[in-house]
Amino acid sequence: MREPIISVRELSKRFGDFTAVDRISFDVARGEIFGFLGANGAGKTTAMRMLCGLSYPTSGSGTVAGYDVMREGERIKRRIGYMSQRFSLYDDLTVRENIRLFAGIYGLRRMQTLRRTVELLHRLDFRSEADTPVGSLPLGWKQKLAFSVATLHRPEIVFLDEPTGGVDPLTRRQFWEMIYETAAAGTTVFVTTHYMDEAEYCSRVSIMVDGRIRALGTPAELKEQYAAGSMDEVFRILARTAKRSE
Ligand SMILES: Nc1ncnc2c1ncn2[C@@H]1O[C@H](COP(=O)(O)OP(=O)(O)OP(=O)(O)O)[C@@H](O)[C@H]1O
Repeated sequence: MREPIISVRELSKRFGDFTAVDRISFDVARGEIFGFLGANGAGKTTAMRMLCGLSYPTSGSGTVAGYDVMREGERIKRRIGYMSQRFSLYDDLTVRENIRLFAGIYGLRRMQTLRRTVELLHRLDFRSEADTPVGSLPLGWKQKLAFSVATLHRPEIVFLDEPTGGVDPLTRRQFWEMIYETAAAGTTVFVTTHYMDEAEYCSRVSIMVDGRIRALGTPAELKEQYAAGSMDEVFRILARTAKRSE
């Protein structure tokens, strides 16, 4: 693998005597779309928050975008984009106001902000919604906007935590087209999902069970390894062994 953009070894997170993430190790190459799968409660969000510099690991080591996950969380935060499950958009601000707000947080200059706002409204076909409060947009539109805002500063990596939950397959497909475009433009995409059809769209996939990474490879490799016809089947074979349930 070329110089990985994410590289972690034996990374763990404990809450009291409960080990939410248990010694995970993997690398992600630049430009990959890396699918991070696992049943509810497997530890995906906890692991992703450590990679984003939002929470410090209890033990282990690793780097994200060249910075140390144990010591340089603040620096990592500035180099990445993050779309959380609840996203970070403000419902009572308009689409345009939300874009401006995040452009400010990411430190974009005025001209850059204006240019990227026009570009984004055009790309999303949101020109007539620019002055609509985000709270009144359909969920799928909010997700696309949240993704665009998370990549407004052209980060090296974008982390997406279940970005397509609760929308129809067509909207999910459109969302994945945006993911492909972003990856083609050079941003590495790290994404968690519950939808196994989406796992098939990833360059590589890891599957977490009870805090540990139990499988890792391209969708084709995993299907072969588990003699399964689909990623859904691979997932079910592994999830059957889980002890944790939410
Ligand atoms: N701050 C915390 N304190 C104690 N336990 C926690 C904390 N955060 C998460 N956990 C526990 O760690 C485990 C993993 O949670 P996590 O949210 O990472 O799972 P997940 O795989 O992202 O699940 P989901 O798909 O439901 O988001 C769960 O059992 C959860 O209850």
